Amino acid sequence: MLYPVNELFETIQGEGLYTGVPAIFLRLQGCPVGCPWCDTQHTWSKTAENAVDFGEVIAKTGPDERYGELSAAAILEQIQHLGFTAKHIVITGGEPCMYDLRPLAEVFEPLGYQLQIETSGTFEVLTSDATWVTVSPKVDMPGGYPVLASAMQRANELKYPIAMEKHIEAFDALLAEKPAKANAVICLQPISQRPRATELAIKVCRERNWRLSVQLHKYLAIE
Ligand SMILES: C[S@@+](CC[C@H](N)C(=O)[O-])C[C@H]1O[C@@H](n2cnc3c(N)ncnc32)[C@H](O)[C@@H]1O
Ligand SMILES: Nc1nc2[nH]cc(C(=O)O)c2c(=O)[nH]1
Ligand code: SF4
Ligand SMILES: [Mg+2]
Repeated sequence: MLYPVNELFETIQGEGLYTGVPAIFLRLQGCPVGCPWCDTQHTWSKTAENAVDFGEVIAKTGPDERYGELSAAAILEQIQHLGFTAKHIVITGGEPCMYDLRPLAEVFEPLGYQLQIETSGTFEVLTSDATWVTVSPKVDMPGGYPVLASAMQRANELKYPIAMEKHIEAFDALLAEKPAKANAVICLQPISQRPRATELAIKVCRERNWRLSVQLHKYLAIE
């Protein structure tokens, strides 16, 4: 299994329950979902022309569509070669669940790494039981969501992006129709640091005892 790696870097997790935790980010290329406010649009298109040597991926100075194809073992080698010391690995994208992530868990978990997946819940989640799965549900996208119900059940954490009151209503409707696990952590994430979105998220989190996820890395201007 080869994974299309758009980025591999070490930083601080800026979102969700694990905010503040040093983490290695593995960003996979490809996403068909098309959220209009997506902050990683350079990961959407996966074309053969953009497949490059991994050296080019590591030398990137800004976001672009190039990716290198690496096996789980080769990703481990790169992480060791780069000298990353974090033991938490966030697999994101793009949409990482377009790919079978179990070979990554097989390589990394025996070495003591905690895996976390950031997914939209639009593809079946194929990973180990020990993986922390963060589902950021996408409900307004065309095409239906045949696997969203099972993703909601698998989610250790739900992280819902919001900007307006109608998004809270949509999230309530989703939770009623496709329930989450009883102990799932629920976070609201303001879209693009918009002040009104942040104000609304703070208000609703206080009312509901949900967590606020502000994309700390954007305030800190780090990766
Ligand atoms: C870029 S996505 C990649 C993983 C996966 N495709 C997903 O949507 O969960 C990572 C996280 O960023 C969130 N996100 C993307 N663009 C955002 C924005 N402009 N403001 C707030 N959150 C955003 C997504 O909802 C998701 O929780
Ligand atoms: N620091 C940092 N934290 C993040 N948490 C989720 C991210 C993502 O793009 O999925 C992300 C990211 O891009 N950077
Ligand atoms: S599902 Fe994730 S990567 Fe895909 S467009 Fe939406 S936010 Fe971006
Ligand atoms: Mg990001």
